[in-house]
Amino acid sequence: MSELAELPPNDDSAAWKEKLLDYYRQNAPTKIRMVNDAMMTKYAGKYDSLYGNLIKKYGPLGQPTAAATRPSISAPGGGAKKSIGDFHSNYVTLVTKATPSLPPRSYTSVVEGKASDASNGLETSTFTVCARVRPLLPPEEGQGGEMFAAVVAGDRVEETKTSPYTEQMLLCTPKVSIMGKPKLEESKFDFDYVFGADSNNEDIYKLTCMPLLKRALDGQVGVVFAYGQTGSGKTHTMNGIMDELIGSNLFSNETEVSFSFLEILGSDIKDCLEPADKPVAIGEALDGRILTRNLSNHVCANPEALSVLVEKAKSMRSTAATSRNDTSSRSHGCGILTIKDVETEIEGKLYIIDLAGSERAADSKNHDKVRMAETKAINTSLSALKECIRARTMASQPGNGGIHVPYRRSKLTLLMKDVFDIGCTRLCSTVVITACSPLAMDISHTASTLKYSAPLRVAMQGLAGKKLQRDELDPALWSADQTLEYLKKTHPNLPSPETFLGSLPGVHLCALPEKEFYIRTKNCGGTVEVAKEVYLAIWSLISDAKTRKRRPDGSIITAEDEEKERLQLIKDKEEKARVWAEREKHLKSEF
Ligand SMILES: Nc1ncnc2c1ncn2[C@@H]1O[C@H](COP(=O)(O)OP(=O)(O)OP(=O)(O)O)[C@@H](O)[C@H]1O
Repeated sequence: MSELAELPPNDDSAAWKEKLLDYYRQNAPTKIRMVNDAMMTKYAGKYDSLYGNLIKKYGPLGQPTAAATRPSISAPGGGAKKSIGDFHSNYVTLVTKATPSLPPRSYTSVVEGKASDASNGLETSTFTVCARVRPLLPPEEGQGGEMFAAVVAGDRVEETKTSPYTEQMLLCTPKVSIMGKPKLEESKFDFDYVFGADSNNEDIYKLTCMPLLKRALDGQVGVVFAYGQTGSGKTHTMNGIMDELIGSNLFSNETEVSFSFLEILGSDIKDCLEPADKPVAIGEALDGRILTRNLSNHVCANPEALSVLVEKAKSMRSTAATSRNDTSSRSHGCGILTIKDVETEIEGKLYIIDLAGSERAADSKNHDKVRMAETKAINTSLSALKECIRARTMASQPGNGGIHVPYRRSKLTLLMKDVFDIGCTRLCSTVVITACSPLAMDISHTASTLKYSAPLRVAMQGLAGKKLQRDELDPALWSADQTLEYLKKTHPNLPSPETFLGSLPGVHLCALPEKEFYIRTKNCGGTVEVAKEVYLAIWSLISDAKTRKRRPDGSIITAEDEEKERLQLIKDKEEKARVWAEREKHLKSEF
């Protein structure tokens, strides 16, 4: 109690830095380099809560707990594993040799490329799956043992059979041969983009988030989220993306930009920009729209106003000390940037989601009851998210449109309904960034994180090589002439379909943002109502094409086929009933 009474005021960052340095010096000297500018910024205004977390983890000042005095590099398992630490410098050399030197990328637009590939119809919700490995941090450098980088950016493969580009994350698992020599066991995981330890937030923003922002500016939906082990760099990446976003070309006279930030802790949802007594509620309206209650939405007139909000959101995130990260985010943080077209009132959205870190059972074994329940809630919602991505990517494949995507299972996935709902009437692009620790001591956790996330990308390529019957009713597969014919026949209220369409083929028409339908309709003398009618009609055809039933061989089951099957079933049933009635008659006559 007396110790807490002596604490400096929360707004005195310099005094707090001294206090924290002194605390780490006495209680956790090997981690003293964690007291840096990033920590001071992250905890601005709430240093006392950080201090409380540290006391829980490392004990009162001057009385370090076992967790604090335990060497930071443990060699789990003992035996053979212990000897890995003995070969530290050999492994560093081996990993350096295994690391390819990579030229600058000759391609830039994987996110956009995925969204415009229509070989099997327009993909309305696309996933670009990336991985980023963080560098060794100052407290980890020079520590010896298993504290060396064993996860690096691997080769880049251009134009494989299933994808134009593939980048690999290379895991170099240290082993000791039976002769007692150090060796590496290499495993590779394929991604759309892999960002190595030397990558910076600006590059990541340009390749992954800028195309999503374009989507949001067009009235569509973009989502970027970071997933991975605690301490692997998710918050660093997502905060970096938000900082880059502030400096981007967001503001104009034609748009109104607003920002909200919420955090999800288990079933509790909190507004980080205007904390209130009432919790935030997320629900679904009767027409399927997602509604939030008690969530403040702040209109920002310029980058400075957005910057103030982003800084506030960062400092309001709930954090706690985990065994791997003294400033771990223990909630899913979700920034929602809404960009409204002032004229048409169409809103595009960009979600920036920093997921709470996953922890292995071994890492969470020292948690108290509350922290244990929190870890369980985090893992439950992360697995709901994984399941939704898996189901949605499978549902993308022709013939699988009926697959159930359980997005109502968690508040996080409900909030992201547009991404998962196959009936959503606008294009969505999602970028998953899998954050990895580079450390050899984390290699098994990193492997399981990558083992999960890498196949999310492969799932989308599952159609490669499979021959499908072409769906003539899918507007994304129509030529320009077919599209024009459809417009003339089905939308007589559209004054000049030729002017409206130009010479766009179906896929380009389907990919047009809603406001472009308004502009084109206006240009050919039509009304807003007609624009809306055409837009919804096209999206209803897209959605029908996505949910069209197919046989396992890829052929389409038409409505007539279904009717024929239904009549045949009725006939078979009647025939069975007749046979049974006859048998019964026969039996009765025998007894
Ligand atoms: N690419 C990077 N370059 C430099 N430092 C980094 C990088 N990535 C992460 N860090 C540093 O590593 C530490 C842990 O990162 P961060 O808090 O982002 O992890 P996290 O995955 O969000 O963890 P948690 O899930 O526990 O919140 C921080 O001190 C952060 O500044």
